[in-house]
Amino acid sequence: MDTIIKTDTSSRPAQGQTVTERKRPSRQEAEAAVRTLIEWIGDNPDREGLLDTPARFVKAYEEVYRGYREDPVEPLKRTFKEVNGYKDMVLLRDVEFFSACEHHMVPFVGKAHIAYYPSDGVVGLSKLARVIDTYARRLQTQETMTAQIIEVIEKTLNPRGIALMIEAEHMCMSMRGVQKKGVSTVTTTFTGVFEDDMAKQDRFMTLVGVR
Ligand SMILES: Nc1nc2c(ncn2[C@@H]2O[C@H](COP(=O)(O)OP(=O)(O)OP(=O)(O)O)[C@@H](O)[C@H]2O)c(=O)[nH]1
Ligand SMILES: [Zn+2]
Repeated sequence: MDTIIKTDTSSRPAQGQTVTERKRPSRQEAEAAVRTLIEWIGDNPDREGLLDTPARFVKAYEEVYRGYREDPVEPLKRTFKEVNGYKDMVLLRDVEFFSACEHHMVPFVGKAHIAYYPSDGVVGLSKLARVIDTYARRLQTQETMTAQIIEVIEKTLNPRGIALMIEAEHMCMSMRGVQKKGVSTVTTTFTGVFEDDMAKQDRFMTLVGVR
C-alpha cells in the first residue's frame, strides 16, 4: 500500500518551503535502491556478507533519520512554573549530536551548547536536548539546524533570550573532498536579551568554555 507522507516544513523554514505531499517509497523499494548502490560501487549484493545489508541499511536509516517522524514542538509544550522566581540563565553544555549534511548525506558530528533566559517558567532539561536531536536527525546544513532550533524554542517557549552555539566536524570535509581532518565548524546565534548585550554573550561563552 502506498504511504503518503507530509513533508515537515519546519525542516527548512528559512527557505520558505510550502507543505508538499509526496508518495513515500515502500521499504522494499528502499532496500532495492541500496542493492543498486552496492552494485554501483562495484560489489556483489548476492554474496553472503551483503545479503541482509539492504534491510539493515534501511533499518539504520529509520533510526538515523527519525527526526522526520518527530514533532520538535511536542517536548516543549510542558513548562514548570514553580522555580521560586528563577529568572537567570539556564544553560546546557556539551549536548552531543549526530547529523548528516544535506549536500553529501555524510555525517557531521558535534556538540550544541544552548542557554535561555526564562520568561514564564522553565522547560524540562532533557526536552531541549530532544529538540536538538529531532533537528539533527534530518538532512540539513549546520546553519539551517542552528536556525531551526532557535526558531522552535522562540515560538514555543518565548524566552527573554536564547544563545546557541553548535560546533561540529563534517565528515564530508575530512573523509572526502578537501580532506581536512579535525576542522571545527562553529555556528552561533543570539536572540532577545543576548542580542545586543556583549556581557551576556561573554558570560555564555565563558560558561561554555570558549576563551
Ligand atoms: N555552509 C555549509 N556548507 C556545508 C555544510 N556541510 C557541507 N558543506 C559544504 O557544502 C559544499 C558543497 O560543495 P559543492 O561544490 O557543491 O560539492 P563538492 O564538489 O562535493 O565539494 P567539495 O566538498 O569541496 O569536494 C562543500 O564546500 C561542503 O564543505 C554545512 O553544514 N554548511
Ligand atoms: Zn557534506
